[in-house]
Amino acid sequence: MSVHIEAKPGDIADTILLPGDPLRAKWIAETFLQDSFCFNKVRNMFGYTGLYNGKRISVMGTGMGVPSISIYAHELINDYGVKNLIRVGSAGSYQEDVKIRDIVIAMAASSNSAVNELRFGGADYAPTADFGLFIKAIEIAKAKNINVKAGNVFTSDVFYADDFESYKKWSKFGVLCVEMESAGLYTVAAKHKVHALSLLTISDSLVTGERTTSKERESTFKGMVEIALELA
Ligand SMILES: O=P(O)(O)O[C@H]1O[C@H](CO)[C@@H](O)[C@H]1O
Ligand SMILES: O=c1cc[nH]c(=O)[nH]1
Repeated sequence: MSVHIEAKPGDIADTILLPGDPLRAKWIAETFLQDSFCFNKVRNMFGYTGLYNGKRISVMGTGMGVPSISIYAHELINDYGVKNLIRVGSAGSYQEDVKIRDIVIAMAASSNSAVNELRFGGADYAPTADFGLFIKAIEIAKAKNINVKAGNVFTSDVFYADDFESYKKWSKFGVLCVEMESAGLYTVAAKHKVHALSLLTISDSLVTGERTTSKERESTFKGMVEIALELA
C-alpha cells in the first residue's frame, strides 16, 4: 500500500497502461483483459491487472495534469516496481493534418508546466520518450496497419487557455497536439531509470473546433490501446 494506491505487493504488473480517465482504465480492463481484478479504488482512481494474450498487464487512471500523473508514476515505480509506463491519452490537435481520431506518439513533450520549471530552476529539460518503446510501438502499428504520427507534443498546465490563439505559437514550431501529462511522465520515468511512452488519440481540434464526446473519449479509442497492449 502506498499513499494513493491500495494495491498489495505483487498486484501490479511490470507494464502499466495509464489513461487520464479512470473510467477509460475500467473500459480497457473490461474490454481487453482476461481474469482482471481491481487493485485500486482510492480516490476512484481505478486500477486493474489482468492477462492480455497470456501476459500480465495493468491499467490505471492518472487523473489530469502533471502533478497528478507525477504522484501516481512515482508510487507505481518506487512502491510497486513498475518498469514500463505507457500513457494512453486524449489530445487536442494543433495542426490541420492531425485529424480527429488520429494517433500521435509523443517523441518529446514541450511544456509550460511549473513542475519542471521548479525542478530545474527555470532551465529547460527536454522530456523524451523511451527509445526502445518508441521503436517497438512504430513496428507494432505498422504490423497492425494502424496509421500513426510521431513528433513533439505540448504538455499544458492549462486546459482553458486565457488566450485561445496562443496555441499557434506551438503549431508554427511543428508541435502536433496538446495534452496535460506526458512531460511529467517522461521526467519521472527518466529520474527513476524506467521506460515511458505516450500514445495519444486526437479527441478534438483547436484548428477546426471539432470535438468528440466524453463517452467517446472514455471508451472508443481502440487503436492506441491495441498498440499499447502489444508493447507488453
Ligand atoms: O484523456 P486524458 O488521458 O485524461 O488526457 C487529456 O484529457 C484531459 C483533459 O480533458 C487531460 O488529462 C489531457 O491530457
Ligand atoms: O489537454 C487536452 C486534451 C484534449 N484536448 C485538448 O484540447 N486539451
